[in-house]
Formats: sequence, C-alpha cells, structure tokens
Amino acid sequence: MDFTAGVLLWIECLVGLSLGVTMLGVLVQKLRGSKLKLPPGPGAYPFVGSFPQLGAVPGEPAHRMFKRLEQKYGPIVFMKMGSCPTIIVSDSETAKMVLKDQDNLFASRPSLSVGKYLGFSYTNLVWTQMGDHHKLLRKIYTTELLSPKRVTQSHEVRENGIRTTISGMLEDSSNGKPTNLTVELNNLSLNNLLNMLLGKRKGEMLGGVSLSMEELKDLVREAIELAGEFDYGDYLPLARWLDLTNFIGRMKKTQQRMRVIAGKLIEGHRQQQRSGQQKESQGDLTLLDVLLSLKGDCALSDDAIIGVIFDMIIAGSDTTSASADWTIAELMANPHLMKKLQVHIDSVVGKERLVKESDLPHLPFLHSVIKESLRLHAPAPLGVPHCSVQATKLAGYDIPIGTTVLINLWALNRDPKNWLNAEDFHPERFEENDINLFGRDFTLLPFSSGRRGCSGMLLGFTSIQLIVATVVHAFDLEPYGMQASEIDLNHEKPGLTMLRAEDLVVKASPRLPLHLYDNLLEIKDHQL
Ligand code: HEM
Repeated sequence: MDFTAGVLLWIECLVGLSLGVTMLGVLVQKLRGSKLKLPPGPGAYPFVGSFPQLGAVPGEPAHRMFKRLEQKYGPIVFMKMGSCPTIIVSDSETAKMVLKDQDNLFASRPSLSVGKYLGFSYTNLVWTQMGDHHKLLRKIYTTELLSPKRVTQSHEVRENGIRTTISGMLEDSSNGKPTNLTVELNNLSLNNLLNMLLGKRKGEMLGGVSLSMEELKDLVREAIELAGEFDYGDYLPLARWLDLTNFIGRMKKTQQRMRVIAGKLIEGHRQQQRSGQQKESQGDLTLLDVLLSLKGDCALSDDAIIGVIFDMIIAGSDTTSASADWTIAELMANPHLMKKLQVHIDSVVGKERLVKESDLPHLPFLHSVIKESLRLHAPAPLGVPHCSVQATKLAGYDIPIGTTVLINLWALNRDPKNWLNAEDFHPERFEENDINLFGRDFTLLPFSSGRRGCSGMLLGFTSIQLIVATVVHAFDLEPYGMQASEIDLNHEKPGLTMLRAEDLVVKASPRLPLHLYDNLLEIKDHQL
C-alpha cells in the first residue's frame, strides 16, 4: 500500500476545506475522546485522520510501516483512516483476545468498496459481514468445497499441475535457458484452482461453453490486482466522490465482466447437468458442480456463486504461489537446508518416481520447512480487516463500535518475545517445538484464527508442500545471474499478498533419471 502519493494529493485537496471546520472538529473530538481511553497512536486530524502522521515511505509495504508504529506506540496502536477508527494489533496476547476471547465481537468486516463490487454486495465469504450468510458460506466451504475429503479427492489436479511445471523446467534446462520460477508457480497455482473449480478444458470449451482460457485468466489477474489496491475513497468521502484514480469505475467494469464470464460458465454447467451428463465419480465433480447442486437452505444465488468462485481464486491463488516462492528462495539461500530436505525426500520417495500427495504425511522435515517459511513470510501479512460490532474493552483500552481491526500477522509471527533468533530461517525450531500452524497457538498465525480464519488452509498447506517437495526433489537449483548469498529475502512488493520484490530466476538441473521427466510431456497436453 503506497500511502504517500495519494495522501499528499488528498491533503492538498482537503486542507482548504477542512480549515473552516477544524476548530469544530477538534472540539467535538475532545468532547468525545475525553470519555474514552483509546490505545496510544499517532493522533488524527479531522477528515484526513492519521494519514499524514504515518510517516509512510514510498513503496514501503503496509506491514512494515505498521511495525514502525508498533515500535513507537506498543502492540495495540490506535489511528484513524480518514474518519474511521482503526487499531493495529501486533502481539499474540492481544491477537488471542480479538480472534478467540472476543471473536463474536470482532468477526465482522468493514464495508469497503472492494466488498461491494468484487464481493457482489458483500455476498462472498471474504467480505460478508457477520451473520447467517457468513455462517452458511463457512458451512459450504468446510463441508462441501474444501473439506479434507474433497481436498484429498482432488489430488490429481495438483499432481498433474506440478508435473506440467516440472516438464517446462526440464525443457528450459535442456535448452540451456533459465526458468522464471515466480511466474511458473503463479501460473501453476491459478491453473490448479481453475481446474478444481471448472474442470479440464476440452478443445476451446471450458466447462461446456466457448470461452478462452486467456480471457478468463486476464479477468482473474485484473480482479486480483484491483483487490490488492488501496482505495482512499473508503475513508475520505471527497476522494470517493471524485474517484480521481477511477477505482470505482474500474471495479464496476470488472464486476460486469465477472458477471458475464462466470454467468456463461454457470449456464454451461447447468446445461451439462440438464442434458444428464453424469460425472463418473465424486472425484470428477468440479467445485462449480458442487455449488450448483446445493439445495434448500444451502442454495446460493448466481451472484453469491460468482462471489465464491472469485473468492477462492483471489484468496487462494497468489497466497499459495507466493509461499512456495519464498520457501524455495529461502532454501536456495541456505544450501545446507536444501541438501537436508533433498536427502529427507529421497529417503521416503526414492529417486525412481516423483513425489505424490500421499507421501506428504511422511515428510516431517518438509512440514518444518514450510512452517518456518510461513512464519517468516506470512503471504497475507495483514490478513483481511476485521470490524467490531459492539463497543468493548481490549487490554484495558476502549474500542469503539465500528472499529476496523488489522492484525499484523507478519510482525506477530516474528515477535522476538516468542521466537529465539526470530529473524533467522531455522526450520529445526519446529522439531523441538511442535507449534500448531492452523490458529491454535497464537504465536504463529499465517492463516489467522477463529471464525474468520482462512477457510482454505488445508488446501493451501497441502499445495505448498507438494510444490516445494516436487521441485527440490526433481532439480538442483542455482540462482541465475547472482550468488545464493545475494538472494533478497528482505524486500516485498506492496499489496494484499506478500510477493518477493524480485522474481526468482533459476538454473535447474535434473537430479532424477531422465525417463521420469519424459513421461511428463504426455500429461502436459491435457493441462489448461
Ligand atoms: C498459503 C496459503 C494461504 C494463506 C497464508 C492464507 C491466509 C489467509 C488469511 C490470513 C486470511 C484472513 C483471516 C482473517 O480475516 O482473520 C484468509 C482468509 C480467507 N482465505 Fe486464505 N490463505 C491461504 C490460502 C487460501 C486458499 C487456498 C483459499 C481457498 C481456495 C483461501 C480462502 C480464504 C477465504 C475464503 C478467506 C475468508 C474467510 C472468512 O472471511 O471467513 N485461502 N486467508
């Protein structure tokens, strides 16, 4: 989130307007504020709130900026985004109060424009507010879409997906070319989700309708990009009204495209169902089939179905590939750990076949490596904002109703109070200390916790493990055009998902018998 450019612009616009009412604002603020004991923070001006006080550095990701605030004010910081009260929580004790002890009060979402447009009037899971619709969607996710059984049933999608990537890497290697692993993993992750949701392409047909995969991917990228943008209009009414960056205009256009394209896919699947084309087994059902077969109280409107489809793609695609990318970069920067992991995988899988998902439970060191990577590089560093539905107290401070709550998961997972040598990549720490990754131990929260915790954590964790294990088992990797010690592990691109600042470009050398890779080319033809 790059605050500075926008903030300066808006301050210029607003200063004139705000001067006349500043005195009144200050007076009202004092009268209201005097009664409340708010957490410490940078203070706020009328209208623009704390934006000018944040000391934002151009290009600096928000989780790092909030870390600086934590260092100055402590683990709960109060600020105002425009007129919207906001707290940033950075330690495990307070996170536990928000996500567990008072989960019922903090589990709603603020009404942001991204939820209105890309979340189809807040009907998708990520942006829907607390209540019956949220409960229904969570139930559909946990029992129908991403239950452990459904995730296991779809293992072939992911195994075939990574084999296609491996095959492409072998082709690059045979041609003496480097592979841009960041780009490959990103494509892989998106393909896997689209395959799970919609099924395989038959010729130019996707889910039974004539729709090019490129058209769909283009739309998905557009939606992911918009979802990661920071909209000042959510906090500054004048900015919303002027919409100088045409954010609302762009979102409306994307929403319209989502409706048209997803509408075609839904209609195509309905036609297949009507014409009695039965899938052979449960494993052949796409997630869209499952969504369309929901009946009675569980049945969803077409808009809600479109919301769920894009929910999964936006929340699940970049997070998974970014995490695999960070993990492989860490392993390359720590060659002794790469070697240790390769020996570990060889000891379970051997060198005469590729890794399968059924191997994963037998690879404890791989678990530790991924856990450590998720600890240091939380792919969703600030999660998704929560919102309080009632005035309450937190660690002795007053929290007004309607306060936006951001948990700085990135800072929390690196808290030196909980982790020895917290900034070091040291997977062995989990061999001595088996801390839960899925929200039970509040010292490690890459997926957050509670009723708003990530609904795709099992799928995400399984996918990352399979990708990393298959790539490092199949290839020795060297960074292209730099030394391993020069791999940058300390800079991220600003945005919703924490991507490495630089692409990971590698020289891959096969380490398994070549006939194993030859077989892969057949699979490649069937992929999206
Ligand atoms: C490494 C992979 C992933 C990470 C680190 C991750 C992390 C997160 C985090 C931190 C949140 C916010 C929780 C909160 O508001 O407190 C979240 C929410 C969510 N995630 Fe994930 N996620 C990952 C993969 C996935 C996948 C694969 C899917 C689905 C295909 C998914 C679907 C969702 C959904 C639907 C929500 C919203 C839940 C709600 O509001 O009730 N995520 N995720």
